[in-house]
Amino acid sequence: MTAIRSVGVVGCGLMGAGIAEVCARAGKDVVVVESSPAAADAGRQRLEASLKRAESRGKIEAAAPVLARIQVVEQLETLADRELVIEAIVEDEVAKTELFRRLDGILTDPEAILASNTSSIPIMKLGVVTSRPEHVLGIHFFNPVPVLALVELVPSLLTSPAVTERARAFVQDDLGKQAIDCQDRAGFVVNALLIPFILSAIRMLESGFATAEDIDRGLVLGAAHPQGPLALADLIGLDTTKAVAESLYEEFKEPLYAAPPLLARMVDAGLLGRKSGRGFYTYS
Ligand SMILES: CC(=O)CC(=O)SCCNC(=O)CCNC(=O)[C@H](O)C(C)(C)COP(=O)(O)OP(=O)(O)OC[C@H]1O[C@@H](n2cnc3c(N)ncnc32)[C@H](O)[C@@H]1OP(=O)(O)O
Repeated sequence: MTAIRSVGVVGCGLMGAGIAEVCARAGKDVVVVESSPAAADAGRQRLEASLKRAESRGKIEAAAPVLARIQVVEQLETLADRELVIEAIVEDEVAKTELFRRLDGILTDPEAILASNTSSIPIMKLGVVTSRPEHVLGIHFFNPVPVLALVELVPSLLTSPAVTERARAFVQDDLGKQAIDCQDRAGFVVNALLIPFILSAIRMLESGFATAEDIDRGLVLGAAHPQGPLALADLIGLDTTKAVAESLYEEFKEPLYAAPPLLARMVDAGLLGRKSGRGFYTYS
């Protein structure tokens, strides 16, 4: 099995930047693609801020050599020579299938792996729009990517077992993460459990049953969660939380996955959590 040295990441938002960072910290040569000059600049700043923080906390010796291994560009074609490309764009099936179709035409290495960091969109839907579904799988990281150890590995029915094993070696041996194996069902393991939990907390708040602070304090102090479900929704992003809930609802048609009106209205209002400065809490 050939080790993966060159990685492409599409999207440099919360997840894409985190994925690019952990790959570069593991010594990989990383190219990140963003859709506009403004988004590329924001992505570079995100990467710099995170790596400076890691440096100041003594997690890495120096940020500069890690940053030097990451190139942020705007042309998808720059990914042509990559051995692994990880997609981390918006959680939208149409956008992701269109991207996979384009990437399929761009990657030149017949053994290149095309991975998605989707939380909830079936991998099969992405695999079948390419000419190489056996090289397509889900590699799902958790936010904050540099901190959380888990990666969900999600082969579709058409993914070659050798490709899954190459991806496993990459995330475990190279990135130092721990992988769990998941079936190709919306939400995989973690979000199928976590999202209904967060939605229940939002319904509890919406019904006036308890305040946001008390709901979160309850779970932190009473169940030893690192943060409560509403603070966690703010961290994930309320738009992403809603998008994942919609994919789960679409797949299973279970009421527990239906996004509550409060979540929908907050997203309509642009209250997206930490990334927009306000969600269930306000951030300076
Ligand atoms: C929707 C999806 O598909 C997938 C998802 O991502 S679901 C979301 C999964 N994520 C979670 O469940 C997160 C749960 N929350 C946590 O783990 C913690 O609350 C947290 C790590 C976010 C913050 O932890 P905290 O103890 O409150 O804050 P803090 O003391 O600042 O951070 C703890 C450590 O994490 C690091 N850290 C926190 N946020 C970080 C970030 N964004 N980037 C890098 N490092 C970070 C800190 O540097 C610190 O490290 P040290 O202790 O080694 O110095």
